[in-house]
Amino acid sequence: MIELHNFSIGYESRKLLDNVNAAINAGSLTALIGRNGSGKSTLLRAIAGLNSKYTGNIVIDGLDITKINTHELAHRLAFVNTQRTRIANLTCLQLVGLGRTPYTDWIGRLSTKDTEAVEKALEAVGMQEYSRRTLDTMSDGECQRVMVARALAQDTPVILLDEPTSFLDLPNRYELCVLLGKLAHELNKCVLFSTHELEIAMRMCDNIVLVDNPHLHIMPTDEMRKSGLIERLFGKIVI
Ligand SMILES: Nc1ncnc2c1ncn2[C@@H]1O[C@H](COP(=O)(O)OP(=O)(O)OP(=O)(O)O)[C@@H](O)[C@H]1O
Repeated sequence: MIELHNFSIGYESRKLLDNVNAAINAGSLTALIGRNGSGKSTLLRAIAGLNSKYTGNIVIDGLDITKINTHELAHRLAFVNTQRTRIANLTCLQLVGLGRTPYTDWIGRLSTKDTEAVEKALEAVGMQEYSRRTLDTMSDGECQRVMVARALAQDTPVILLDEPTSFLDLPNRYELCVLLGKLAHELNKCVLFSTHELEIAMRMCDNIVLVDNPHLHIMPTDEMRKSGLIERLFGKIVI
């Protein structure tokens, strides 16, 4: 699980979150929502150990992330960001194989178990046919699914995803959320993803984390629906 203790973050000009205390549980699929520029990516990057300009504590599975090294963190947490990955000559198989880095020897040789994990991850996102394709020959949506496969191959108890559905068409968005839900419910993972798709968040997630600067509200989805907070931030919408 992810815990935030007395957590504050922002940039010189603006405090985004102030003195937040929150817990995001294992075994649940949680959507992170909020208006543009509210700080969703900033929060995810901090939890992933990529932005240390915060005060307070971030605790993953009982350990403060500042007390563990990047190798140990990579065993606990996988992060999928929205940046386009278009490395020429890198195949899907190689990219997803990078997810196994925390488990391989110093030259990154994949064992049979690693190769199986890579193949299983590609299959889970429906990209097994693309394993030999290079990323520069693929669409944004295809690349995004392969990036999710890399996180699956990493096989961590916590998975963070920054707008993982942004390049996907409607069926693929739902399919990805179903997959993330399965990972949370069947493998007891803590899955947190940011999204602007309120409908998907409200229909498919167990919990919602809402950035309401400088506060962070965390509630089961039903409770959030009834709270009136979403209407207050986003206006009257049907979800
Ligand atoms: N490196 C930075 N330096 C200064 N300000 C920044 C920096 N990165 C982001 N910001 C600002 O911090 C705020 C939060 O940005 P962030 O990208 O975390 O928001 P977000 O909720 O993910 O936005 P969106 O929904 O538009 O993707 C924004 O106002 C942004 O302009």
